[in-house]
Amino acid sequence: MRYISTRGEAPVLGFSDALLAGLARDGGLYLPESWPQIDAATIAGFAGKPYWQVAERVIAPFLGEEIAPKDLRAMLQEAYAAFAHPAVTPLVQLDDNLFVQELFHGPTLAFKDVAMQLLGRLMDHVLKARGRRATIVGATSGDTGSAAIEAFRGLDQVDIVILYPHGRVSDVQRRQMTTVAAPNVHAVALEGNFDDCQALVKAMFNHHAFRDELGLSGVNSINWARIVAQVVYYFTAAVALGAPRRPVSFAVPTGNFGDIFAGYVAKRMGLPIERLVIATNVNDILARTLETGAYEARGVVATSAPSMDIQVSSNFERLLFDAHGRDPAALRGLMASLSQSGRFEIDAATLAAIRAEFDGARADEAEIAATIGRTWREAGYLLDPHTAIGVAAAGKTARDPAVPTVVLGTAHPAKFPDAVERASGVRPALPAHLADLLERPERFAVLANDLKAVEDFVRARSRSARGAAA
Ligand SMILES: Cc1ncc(COP(=O)(O)O)c(C=O)c1O
Ligand SMILES: N[C@@H](CCOP(=O)(O)O)C(=O)O
Repeated sequence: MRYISTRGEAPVLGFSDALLAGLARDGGLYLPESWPQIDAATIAGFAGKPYWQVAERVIAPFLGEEIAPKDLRAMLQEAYAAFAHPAVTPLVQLDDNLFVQELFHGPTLAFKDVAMQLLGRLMDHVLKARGRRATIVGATSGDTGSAAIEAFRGLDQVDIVILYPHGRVSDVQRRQMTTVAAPNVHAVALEGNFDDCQALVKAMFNHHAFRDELGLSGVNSINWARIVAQVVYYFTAAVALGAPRRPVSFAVPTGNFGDIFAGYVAKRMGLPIERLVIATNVNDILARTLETGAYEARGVVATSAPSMDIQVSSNFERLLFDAHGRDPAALRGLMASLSQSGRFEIDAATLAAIRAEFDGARADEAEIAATIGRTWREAGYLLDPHTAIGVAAAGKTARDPAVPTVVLGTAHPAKFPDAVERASGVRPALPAHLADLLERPERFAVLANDLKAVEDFVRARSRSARGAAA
């Protein structure tokens, strides 16, 4: 399997190089040259299989010959053995045809663990095989950072620096990043919002001398391996509800468009997905784009679902590339317009192709709280604010009552206890392994939204840079 950049001007890479590269050198995002297919009989055979086995079948075609099958199997078994539920990503029924797929049974209580537990093992494996080190830089609105820190802490080959928006993540999210004592972990509170953090990460990747000096790698969903690992749970959920015989729809709380793009990939591979619902909070650039065809960034507003306080949605570029007939020149034009004027217009044919598969809906703060309260009262189930946006969006967009809708349950309610308590009257408790989180000492740096300041910080903490200088 070979990987091409959405902008068409970066080297074509195999899986391991795409894994280490993160962002393509032309500023684009890698995706496979073609979509592997899984036939209906194979999909039907997933029923009742352990999660790691489904993952093995779904992920293997993306790896080509580069990772030995026995190594992939060992990594998958180890990654998912650490989850607190035997089904790894279980389904919970809320009403006749509405389900939540709980993706938060990993160590940091958000869906990011599902991919990050595998990504950490894959990177470690490839770096060791090559005798290389890496400096990982990542941007987080709260969950990617803690999942990445958990997956990479203590690894010899890796230093990891995570930028989060100062004062804009929940206390639990911040402490999951700032209380980890491992010397290779560095949490940075950036004076800015998530989009600023993500722009700085991309700027470091686009500064090729810096990128090469430090051996930069990325763990955000700009990294193709993140998306691949997230494709798996679409298969397990759909099969549990009758696929391939019966189609299923998904409502996905969306920010950077990685999780829902994984659903699009599952569909391209042959999974019968009826609709993919883009669920947003008031930072609704994606819902607006679907309505109007204009992708137009506005200021980011802080909400009770802070992980989705995002306006520049990286992975939308992957969808645009595919929906645009995989024309890199067109993508370069759109992205140039975005960086020059903060907006671009999607042509009518591309917009129609996107609308044929996706719906969009947003939930404001009152709707998020009302959904949490109602679901608690009526179903006895406690939603976190992000998952509540998915439930609200599913309610606004449901089409065929015979098709079940799965809302991706992206975070545990205990990560956002204040918002959940305000809306439901119930304060969710952290699980035992995090029970003393609020008492642990914190360690973080505060940095200005300034590329030079951030690069200096990263260089000073990168053992790759010291190695290069020695
Ligand atoms: C809890 C939670 N829900 C939803 C999202 C949105 O996911 P994505 O960025 O893949 O669209 C995020 C952040 O990415 C998140 O942390
Ligand atoms: N919501 C995310 C934002 C980063 O998204 P990613 O999937 O691109 O890593 C977070 O919690 O950090």
